[in-house]
Amino acid sequence: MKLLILDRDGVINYDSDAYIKSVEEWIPLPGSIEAIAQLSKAGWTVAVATNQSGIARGYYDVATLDAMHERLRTLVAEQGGEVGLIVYCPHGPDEGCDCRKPKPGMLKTIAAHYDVALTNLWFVGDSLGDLEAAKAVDCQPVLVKTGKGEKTQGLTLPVGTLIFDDLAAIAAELIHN
Ligand SMILES: O=P(O)(O)OC[C@@H](O)[C@H]1O[C@@H](OP(=O)(O)O)[C@@H](O)[C@@H](O)[C@@H]1O
Ligand SMILES: [Mg+2]
Ligand SMILES: [Zn+2]
Repeated sequence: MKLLILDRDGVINYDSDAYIKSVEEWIPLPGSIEAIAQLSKAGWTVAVATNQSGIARGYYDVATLDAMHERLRTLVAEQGGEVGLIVYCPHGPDEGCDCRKPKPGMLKTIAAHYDVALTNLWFVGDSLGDLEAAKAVDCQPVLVKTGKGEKTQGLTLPVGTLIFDDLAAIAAELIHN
């Protein structure tokens, strides 16, 4: 199956150093909803793996996070597509969980859910931790320049990292090649 895994903040929607704390603050990046819908209509399953330490920090609750994801699903459905499994890590950086990126726990969860191998599966992110999580399980790390991506590009990236301007460019690449 054609499975693509996306980071959320900075890839699908605008990110903020103050966290995305409400549905009102959750604003899609230009072309991201259309890109997910086009991929979905082209036979791709689009899943999401997102760190949400704002839960552990008390900035917002699970109901609010679910409302953001319902918004994402609604917007993509309005374009004729659908969003697959959304997995999030609600933990803080000091809790030692297995799911917080750069650990690959969420990627493993998604691959197991769809019963597909992780090897060379594209994982698209804007932060170094996203790329490291991908590399840890032999996924293909893909950096977008949206969100924190421009800054991340200046760091030492995992060998073989692919770089695209945004999610729309990734959709064009995957659909037309
Ligand atoms: O990019 P994804 O994984 O979808 O989500 C990132 C968010 O959970 C937040 O992650 C935080 O990092 P810390 O969790 O505080 O280290 C900060 O980078 C925030 O700016 C950001 O909004
Ligand atoms: Mg991100
Ligand atoms: Zn976690």
